Amino acid sequence: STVSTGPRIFRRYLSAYEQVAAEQVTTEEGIVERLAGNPLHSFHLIKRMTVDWKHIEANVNNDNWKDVTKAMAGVEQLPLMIPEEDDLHGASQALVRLHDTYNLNMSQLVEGNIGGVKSFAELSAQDCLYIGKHSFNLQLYRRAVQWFEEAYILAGKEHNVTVSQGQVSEFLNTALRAHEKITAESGGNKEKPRQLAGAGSGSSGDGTTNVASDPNKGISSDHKAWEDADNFQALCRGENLRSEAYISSLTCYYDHRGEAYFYLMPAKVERLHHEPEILKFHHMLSDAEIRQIKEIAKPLLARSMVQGKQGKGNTVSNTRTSKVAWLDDSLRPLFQRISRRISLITGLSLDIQQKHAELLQVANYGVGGHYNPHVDYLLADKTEYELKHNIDPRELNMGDRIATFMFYLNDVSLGGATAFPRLGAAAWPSKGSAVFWYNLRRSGAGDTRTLHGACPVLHGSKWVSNKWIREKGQFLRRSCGRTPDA
Ligand SMILES: O=C(O)CCC(=O)C(=O)O
Ligand SMILES: [Fe+2]
Repeated sequence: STVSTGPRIFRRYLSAYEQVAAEQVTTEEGIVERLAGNPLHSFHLIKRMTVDWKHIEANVNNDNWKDVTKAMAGVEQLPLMIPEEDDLHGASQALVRLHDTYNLNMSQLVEGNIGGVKSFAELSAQDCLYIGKHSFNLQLYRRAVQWFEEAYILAGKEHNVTVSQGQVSEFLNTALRAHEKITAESGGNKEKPRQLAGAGSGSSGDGTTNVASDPNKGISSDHKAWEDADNFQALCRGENLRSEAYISSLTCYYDHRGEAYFYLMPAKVERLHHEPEILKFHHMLSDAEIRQIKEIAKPLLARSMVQGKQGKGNTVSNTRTSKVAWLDDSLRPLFQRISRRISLITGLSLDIQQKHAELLQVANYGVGGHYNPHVDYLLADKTEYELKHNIDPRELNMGDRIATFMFYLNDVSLGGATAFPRLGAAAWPSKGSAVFWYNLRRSGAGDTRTLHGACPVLHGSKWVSNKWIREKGQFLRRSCGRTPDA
C-alpha cells in the first residue's frame, strides 16, 4: 500500500505547501499578517502538522525512506511547540465562528477569498466536511448544512479524491434533518442566523434552541440572550442598528477636557454613543510607544484563562480566545506616563500604589480570536454571599471597575470591532486610539447597557491594552447621582 498511497499523500502535502509558497511572504510581518493572520492558511498549517504529518510518518516507516525518517526525527527534537489535535479543533472552530458571525460567502471562502482579501489558500471537500462536522457538534445545524453542501460540490469537482460525494451526502442528510427538527420546534423561525456560544452567560448552541427553551437566559432578564447575540453579530458585520438621525448626532470634536494639559494639544474625541457615553480618543499613543508596549508584553503573554467551577483549577477560556499580559507601571517610565495621560483625559485617579486602578493589561487576539459579550464590572452583580465568600477582600477594598479605558495597538485588517449589542454601538480598532466608558452608574449599580464583546478577528491579528479604573479613588471625582438610575 505504501507504493500507491505514499506518493499520493506526499503530493497532497506538497501541493498544500505550495499554496503557502505562492504567497511569497518573506518578512516577519508578512508571516503574521498573510499566513498566520489568514484563517485558511492557519487551519492548513495546523492540519499539516497534526493529521497529515501522522499519515506521512506512517507511510515512511520502511527501508526506502530511512533518510527521511531520520530527518523527521530531527524535526521532532526541535524546541518547537508542535500543534496538537486540540489546536486543530481550535482552528476549525475559528472558521466556524468566522463563517457564522460574518456570514461569509461559502464559494468565495473555499477559493481563499476571505471577506474580500484574496489568498492562495483553498479548502478541499475533505476540509469542508471536517469543518461541517464541527458546526454540527456546536449545534449550528444551518451552518453545518452549508459546509456539507459545499463539501458535496467540491467532491464532485475533485472527482471524489479527498472524499466521496456518497460519504458527504450521509452527513448532509443528518444535518438537514437536525436543522428541520430544530426550526420546527422553534416555530419555523428559519432564516435568522443566531450565534453559537454564550452571549452574556450561559446560552449555547444554535441559539434557536435557546429561544424556544429559555429566552431570558442572559445577564439581565429584560433582555433576551438571542437578541444580544444577534445584535452583536450584526454590529460585528458593520451593520447600523441606530437611526440615521441618531448617528448624525454623534460628532467629532477637539476637547481640552477641562485640563490645562490639553490646551495646546487638545484631545481628538469621537463620540460613539450618548447615554451611556462612549468616547473614542484618537492619537493617544505614538507608534514608538506602541512598539515598546508590545515588546515588553510579548514574552509575558499567556492564554486567557477562566476560573474553574468553585474556583477549582483554571482552564483555557473558550469565551475569550486571546493571550494576555499584565504590565506594572514600575517596569518603565512609559507606563507611568500612560497612566498619567489617562488620568488627565478621564479626570479619574489612576494611582496604582493606592489601588485606584489595575495594572495595564495587554491582550493579543489571533485570527478567529474573540471575546463573547460580557460586562467589565466584577462586584456590582454579585450577591452578598458571593462577595463575602468568593471575592478576595483586596478586590472589595479597590471597589468595582468603575470605568474601562482601552487602547487599540494596531489596525486590524478585517473584523475585531468592540461591539455593544444593547446600545447598537461599535468601536473599530485604529492604531493608537482608545475607547472610554463608565461601567457603573453614578449610584454604583452595574450598568447592564455596557454589555460588550470583541468581534472575532477575520483577518490579521489584534492588539489591545486595557486599563481598568477602580471606584476607590474616585469619590471626589465622579459624584453620585440622586436616583439609582442616574
Ligand atoms: O478587545 C476588545 O475589543 C474588547 C476587550 C474587552 O472587552 C475586555 O478585555 O474586557
Ligand atoms: Fe470588556
